[in-house]
Amino acid sequence: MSSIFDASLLAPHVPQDIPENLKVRPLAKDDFSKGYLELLGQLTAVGDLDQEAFEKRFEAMRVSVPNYHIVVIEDINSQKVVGSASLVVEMKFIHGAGSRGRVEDVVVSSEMRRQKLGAVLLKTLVSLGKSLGVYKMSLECVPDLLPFYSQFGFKDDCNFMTQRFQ
Ligand SMILES: CC(=O)SCCNC(=O)CCNC(=O)[C@H](O)C(C)(C)COP(=O)(O)OP(=O)(O)OC[C@H]1O[C@@H](n2cnc3c(N)ncnc32)[C@H](O)[C@@H]1OP(=O)(O)O
Repeated sequence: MSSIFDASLLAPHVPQDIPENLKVRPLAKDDFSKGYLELLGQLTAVGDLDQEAFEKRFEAMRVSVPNYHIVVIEDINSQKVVGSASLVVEMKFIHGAGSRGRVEDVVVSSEMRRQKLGAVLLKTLVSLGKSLGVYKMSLECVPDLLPFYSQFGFKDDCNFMTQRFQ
């Protein structure tokens, strides 16, 4: 299968008012050749990942539970991935064996920013997360982005601690 998760699961959650040249869909295996890793490189260091390593990781994510709901926006004209965001669903014993949603790796290509593509990605993930029944969704971001995420229902309600090994 070439999609990281079932596209029919996504369809009802994608806003209708997006430009015709843009397609919102799950990450696909051939997005390696559509600039996906270069796009992620605008978010953080990606490292030296060749096509084989990309496809190996893609396959591991695709078959794993919880699922990696990686949503991308493709510009059909240029055949480039111009936006991406992930909803990772983490299973718990707490909350009645509930699941928590984590929003990760939100990025829009630099030349496409401030055109509401980030908003499309966040609206899609929040709607998808609700439909999957997560009891909460969370994300980590720099203070400058609090106004961006607050538009989609997120509230700044706790401290975030981290320890880096690489
Ligand atoms: C959980 C995480 O992944 S955190 C990491 C977030 N990603 C990054 O920092 C990577 C670099 N940045 C980006 O890729 C983009 O700037 C994003 C994803 C943060 C925003 O994407 P965009 O497509 O530009 O946002 P979009 O156009 O949908 O913005 C909608 C509104 O959000 C607000 N907004 C957007 N970006 C910002 C920002 N950087 N700071 C404050 N408010 C913002 C504005 O109100 C904007 O509306 P306006 O342009 O009419 O003022």
